[in-house]
Amino acid sequence: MENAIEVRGLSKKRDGFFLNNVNLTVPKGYIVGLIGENGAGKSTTIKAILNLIDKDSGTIKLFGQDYQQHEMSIKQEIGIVFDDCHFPKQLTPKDLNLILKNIYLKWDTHLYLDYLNQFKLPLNKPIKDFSRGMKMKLSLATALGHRPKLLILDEPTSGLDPIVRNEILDIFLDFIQDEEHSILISSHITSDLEKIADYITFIHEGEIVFSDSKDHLLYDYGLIKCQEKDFCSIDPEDIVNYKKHPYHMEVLIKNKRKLENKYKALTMDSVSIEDLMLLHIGGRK
Ligand SMILES: Nc1ncnc2c1ncn2[C@@H]1O[C@H](COP(=O)(O)OP(=O)(O)OP(=O)(O)O)[C@@H](O)[C@H]1O
Repeated sequence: MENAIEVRGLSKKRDGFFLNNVNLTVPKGYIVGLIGENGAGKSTTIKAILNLIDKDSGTIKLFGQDYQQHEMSIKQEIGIVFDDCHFPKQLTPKDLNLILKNIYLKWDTHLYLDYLNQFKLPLNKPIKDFSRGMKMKLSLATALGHRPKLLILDEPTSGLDPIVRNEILDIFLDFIQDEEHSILISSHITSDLEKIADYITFIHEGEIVFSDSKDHLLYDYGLIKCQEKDFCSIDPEDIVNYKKHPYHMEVLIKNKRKLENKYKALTMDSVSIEDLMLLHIGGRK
């Protein structure tokens, strides 16, 4: 399988923070969700991939090529959205069209105007008068206007209401219909990623905790809610992590199908990506 992004052994030291030996793969044709709490290293990873900050070590390949060596040509193939609109605020969407068509070889004014129309964005209004949702949609229209093969999105739906978020998620799903297209998206909103991502990579304190297909994660992990006396009957080897609540225990386990037979007296629930994240980092094991 060809990879749109391949990060190997990426490390970067910042003040009091260490991004440690991060491996991350975005296979062509798929959406990879990067999750993690505040300060986990999601933006640092994305910025290092885009060569916006220097890395200490590691290799970064986009479409099989070393990014640093082929930055100019690879940039033509990627659309980038950060959690804020970084264009000068006095510019209008119309001004951006004039600027971006001189930057991107494949810039498609018709396509860009179609997106503006689809997103109901005014052509002649300065960005400073846009709401947060409008700015995010404008960033997306500019990211898509040059027909990229890869979208790299850092918190693109943060601060947006559920209706706008859903509209934007639909655009991502639409984009990925072309099997040549891929998306790397970081988000705190695990439910968004649960809707659209094929793979989930979870980063915590600068290290990857797990990276797997979403369906496999949701199928393989399970959650046992039980009393303390039942908790004692679970083999510690079978426990990934657990949390103690005032009146019950929450126990995260792996190999759910196998353990369902082993612990027939206990009820095993399915997990959400949020459960996985909270129990991996907030548990007591
Ligand atoms: N310019 C910088 N200089 C020094 N340290 C930085 C800089 N930017 C970020 N950091 C540190 O790097 C660490 C990781 O931050 P990063 O922005 O990658 O996290 P994140 O997972 O994207 O968090 P969030 O979800 O809050 O955006 C944090 O400890 C942060 O303080």
